[in-house]
Amino acid sequence: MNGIQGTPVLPVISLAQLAACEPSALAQLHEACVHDGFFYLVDHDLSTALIEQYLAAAQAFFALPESVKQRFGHDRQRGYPHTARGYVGAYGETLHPDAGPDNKQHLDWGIDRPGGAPFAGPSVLPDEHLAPGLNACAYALQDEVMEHLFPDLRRAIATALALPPQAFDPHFAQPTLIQRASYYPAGAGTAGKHTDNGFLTVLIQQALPQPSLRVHTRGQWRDVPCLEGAVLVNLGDLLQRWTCGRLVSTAHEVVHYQPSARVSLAFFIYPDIDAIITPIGGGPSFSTAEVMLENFDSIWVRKQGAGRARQLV
Ligand SMILES: O=C(O)CCC(=O)C(=O)O
Ligand SMILES: [Fe+2]
Repeated sequence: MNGIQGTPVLPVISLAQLAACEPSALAQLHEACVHDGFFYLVDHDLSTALIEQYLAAAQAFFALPESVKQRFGHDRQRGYPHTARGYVGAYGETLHPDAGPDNKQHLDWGIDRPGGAPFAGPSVLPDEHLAPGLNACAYALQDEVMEHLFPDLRRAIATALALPPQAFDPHFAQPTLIQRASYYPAGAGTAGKHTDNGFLTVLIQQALPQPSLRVHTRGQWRDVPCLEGAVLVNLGDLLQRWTCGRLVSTAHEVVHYQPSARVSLAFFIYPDIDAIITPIGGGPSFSTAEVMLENFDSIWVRKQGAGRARQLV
């Protein structure tokens, strides 16, 4: 569970302390965002029972026959881009081109909104009969992350940067979300090295005896075990760009050789789809839509991997 001499491999930061503006927690967050780009978050108030139910419901979905799961594949989605929602089978996604297609499956939700904007759905997902409890858990945890955890964390990041707490808020009136359950088969699961592309990611790993997630921080690859009661947070390329590189998005990968399958739950959070962002510190403005469409084009059309995959050593 821990690194050398019991020291966690990544910083462990309390969201309750951040929300209370405790200077030591804010200093820890600043250090983690500048140097690690990846940290454990505790005291986050997410429901443990809900997480367990969501993991179990996702496992049951992935155990369905492939032909059933393919009914929710990209070619069945009606939103734009159609790759933003639904099921992808083994070897369907390539997060790093040199590593080849990933041996994992995934199912993506989002925040569906009318109007036809990019990444706004609608989602074609398995119903209650096929996947009992799955959507109810997914959307209930989505609410907890998007209504509570993320706003508190976003304001803490602004505060840690010596900005007003609400500095990022105008661009998060209607945040954009890719919400993913991933399934890695026993003994052979992979996700190629990449960076996440958004503002930040909240990642929940199924508790297993050995780590499968590896993160490149402070010059070396580290195994990242589950820490009881903690979720992981990693910063994305969009936030790195927003802060002119002051905060770092961090490379990571999954190498899953354990004897049982592994499920993880991720929330890839982006600003409003129409946000035009001016980097703090200067430089040309950019939009959420252009960042996301470029990343999806790289993954699904050009097959060049996710985030800054091509630049990683
Ligand atoms: O499954 C995991 O632990 C991480 C997956 C990941 O990095 C991703 O899907 O972006
Ligand atoms: Fe990732």
